Amino acid sequence: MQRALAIAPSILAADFARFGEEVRAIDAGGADWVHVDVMDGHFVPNISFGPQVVRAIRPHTKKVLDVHLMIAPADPYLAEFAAAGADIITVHAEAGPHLHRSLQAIRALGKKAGVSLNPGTPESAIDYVLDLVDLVLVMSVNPGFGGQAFIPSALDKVARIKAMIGDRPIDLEVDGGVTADNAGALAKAGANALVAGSAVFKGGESAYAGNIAAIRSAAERARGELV
Ligand SMILES: O=C(CO)[C@H](O)[C@H](O)COP(=O)(O)O
Ligand SMILES: [Fe+2]
Repeated sequence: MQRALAIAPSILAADFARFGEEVRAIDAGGADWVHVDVMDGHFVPNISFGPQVVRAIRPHTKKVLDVHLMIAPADPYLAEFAAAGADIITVHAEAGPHLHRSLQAIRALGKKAGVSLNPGTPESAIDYVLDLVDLVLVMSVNPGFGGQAFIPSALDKVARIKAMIGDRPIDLEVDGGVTADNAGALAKAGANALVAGSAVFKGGESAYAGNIAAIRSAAERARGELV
């Protein structure tokens, strides 16, 4: 049984001065989840936004808020992101020495726990936490910026992690350089959640629904859900 497909536009590519409207536009355009990239200028070489932005966008959508924390340390901020309205909170395996504890803390807050791997991190980093995670996020760019080119080795990594997951109820998400052109290969490799920033927020608001639909139909075709 395949896990439900989720297209997750990243608001890192939205107009920051109009977050409310942008979130409503992708919601109306068919997004399944809203992906929120939190960057600290320390774990990654860029600063984006914090829990106040999660709190501010929460009333604009009932969709899943998929919060990707690119911060170190993450643990001191987990409760704040949970209270702000995050549904999934993902930490990086590279962000601290106590990944297991971070994942336990997210679940103790009643949220879904995600773990993310940078392109240079082997999948063995999550061998001993699979029973504590609801989502594995494979980075297909080095985190920190939107609009980068997809790193092809992520495809093999997705397939290997899919095999590791087996029949556990874990979403397998890919983030970075995802487009309608590679969505099919990613879905075939086992990814069921696809993050896309630039590929969704291109062409202005009237293009968002079509951009999301293009990624979705490429993935559905690869999953055998479209003929
Ligand atoms: O986590 C991220 C970057 O660190 C973003 O989610 C990602 O880059 C999405 O943007 P794009 O689809 O434009 O690559
Ligand atoms: Fe992200």
